[in-house]
Amino acid sequence: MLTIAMPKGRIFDEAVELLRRADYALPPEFAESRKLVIDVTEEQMRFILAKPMDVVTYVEHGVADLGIAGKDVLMEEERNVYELLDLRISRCHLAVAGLPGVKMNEIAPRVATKYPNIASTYFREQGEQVEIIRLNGSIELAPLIGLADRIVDIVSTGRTLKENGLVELERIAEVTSRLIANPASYRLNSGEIERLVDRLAAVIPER
Ligand SMILES: Nc1ncnc2c1ncn2[C@@H]1O[C@H](COP(=O)(O)OP(=O)(O)OP(=O)(O)O)[C@@H](O)[C@H]1O
Ligand SMILES: O=P(O)(O)OC[C@H]1O[C@H](OP(=O)(O)OP(=O)(O)O)[C@H](O)[C@@H]1O
Repeated sequence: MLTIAMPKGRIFDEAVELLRRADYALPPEFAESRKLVIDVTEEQMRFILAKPMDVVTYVEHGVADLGIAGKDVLMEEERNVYELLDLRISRCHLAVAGLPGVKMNEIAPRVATKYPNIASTYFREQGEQVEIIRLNGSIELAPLIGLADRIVDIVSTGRTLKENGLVELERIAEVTSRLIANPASYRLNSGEIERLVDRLAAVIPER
């Protein structure tokens, strides 16, 4: 039996749809359930439902063989997991944004983000020394109330930036969800995992 860590929230529905397209018989109540461990015995699969940022932790520790995680999460924390497949779902990108026409403060430039490692690496590579302020959400608020000059955040439709009068300034990276594996589980269950990879690869959306 394979244990798969699924991210609750945005990615979940698209991931479930992909698994169903690959002909995995997930029960109809799968998406509505409040259960956090769901066994699908006919498919020899166990699903655990976790916060998107925690999926990698379950996989790294080997309590899940496989997981589905956004590339943003994988970029933010270097973890000992294999990235097996780009599922091409939950597409968005990471960007630097700010108020139009507002320059970075030259003496004390500040960047607010949920992704401190991605942001600090990015600005270091640009040769800019900035203070990173970590927030957990509503990142777009930071430039509006003077907490930071810039934000590093996910942009999907661009609606949140627009409605808050912010503009995208630089694009950092494209983001889609990936199938990840625990290295030891992969070696132990390579046949079973490769079969799942092949079935998913056959149904992932076109670029
Ligand atoms: N518009 C978007 N905003 C945020 N994440 C998105 C968006 N579109 C796709 N994603 C993907 O979905 C993942 C986040 O999912 P979701 O928004 O459900 O969780 P979250 O709210 O960020 O997590 P948490 O519950 O820990 O705060 C990201 O890691 C990213 O890969
Ligand atoms: O470009 P858009 O389609 O508007 O999507 C981007 C927004 O969605 C995410 O926030 P989320 O809704 O997860 O809320 P949060 O601020 O609590 O993280 C992200 O952090 C952006 O704020």
